[in-house]
Amino acid sequence: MAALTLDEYRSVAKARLPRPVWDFLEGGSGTESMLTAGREALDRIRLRPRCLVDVSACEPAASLLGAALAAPLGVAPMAYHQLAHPDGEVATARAAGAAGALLTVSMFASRSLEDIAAAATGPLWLQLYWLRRREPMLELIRRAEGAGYRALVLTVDAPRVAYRPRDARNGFSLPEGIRAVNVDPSVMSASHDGKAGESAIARHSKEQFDPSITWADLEWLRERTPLPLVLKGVLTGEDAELAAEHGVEGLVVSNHGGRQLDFARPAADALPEVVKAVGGRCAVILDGAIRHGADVAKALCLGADAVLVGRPVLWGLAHSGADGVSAVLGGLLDEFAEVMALMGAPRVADFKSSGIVHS
Ligand SMILES: Cc1cc2nc3c(=O)[nH]c(=O)nc-3n(C[C@H](O)[C@H](O)[C@H](O)COP(=O)(O)O)c2cc1C
Ligand SMILES: CC(C)CC(=O)C(=O)O
Repeated sequence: MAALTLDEYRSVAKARLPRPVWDFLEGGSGTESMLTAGREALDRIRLRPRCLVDVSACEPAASLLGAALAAPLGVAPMAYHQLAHPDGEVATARAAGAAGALLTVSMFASRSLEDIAAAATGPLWLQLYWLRRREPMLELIRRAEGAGYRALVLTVDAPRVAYRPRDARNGFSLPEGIRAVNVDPSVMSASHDGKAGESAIARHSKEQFDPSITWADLEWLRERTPLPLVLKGVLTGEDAELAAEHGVEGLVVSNHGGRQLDFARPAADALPEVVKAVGGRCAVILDGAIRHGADVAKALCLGADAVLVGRPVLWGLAHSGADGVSAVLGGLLDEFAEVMALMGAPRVADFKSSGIVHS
């Protein structure tokens, strides 16, 4: 087990980071109702262990869209890791690789796609928001292909960034020296100045994100890249069905860590109907409030192929850079391995719907 609990990493990160930065990393949208709802949904699910199973050789390894992982675990896309530590995404990539975890790099990464790839020893995916100006988006995709990124994750729950009261109050904007270095500077200009009552990030998204895209536009993207496509932010069976019909390779069932639609359903509650709708036609990944090895087991029992972890990675980064991220991911892996043994589930495929009960 890790030396420190995730709560301890969180406390150190909170004490260390400037208040507006902490608020940006930690905060949610609207009433922030979703910040607790995601955790509560997972807490309502309890495990049903089986006994007298040979667990002398548990095997947490998994594969996701062809990538071999030490466990069905990855890092969720998060913008601007340098807000947490000067090494930013390069440190995260080093640690994710060492842990055998997938790293999803945000379009708004603060280190270059190529530097991140050079530090990575594990699989990388690139997350995208659909910009009004498609050429800079395509340029990013071409660079990702060249640097060995293995899939694109199109975030579909953010036609614009939702109102986030903490960021608005703080007039949040990026500190000097931290930038979305992979995106054409002319696209990023509106992200520079915050003012009281308005976050620069929210304003930027209204100007630059394309809110008019529909399912029909996916074809346009498909024709321009051979990379597999994952949609992030799906919360209904209807959209899962459409995604499968459109041939996407994966879905991330997510409410964006409580940062987009306030009062949305927790992702864990939406997962079963998504799994049912896709019927194995594409990979299904869960994110939001994953904080324990047991949460990985619960997600698998609900039918997910893997989970992504968000904020705890930034807490580890703020605590001690790559070492902190390694400890956070390593702690989750160790916990998951223990849950496998105690659940009588020596292989990832042994987690079935009979392994959980809703309390
Ligand atoms: C600081 C921060 C930045 C984020 N940036 C992005 C992003 O650039 N793209 C994206 O699709 N999701 C982004 N997200 C959402 C995460 O990918 C993920 O859905 C969420 O954080 C998971 O919940 P968790 O933090 O409770 O683990 C961000 C989340 C946080 C906390
Ligand atoms: C820069 C933002 C658009 C990143 C994001 O998705 C978020 O903060 O949740």
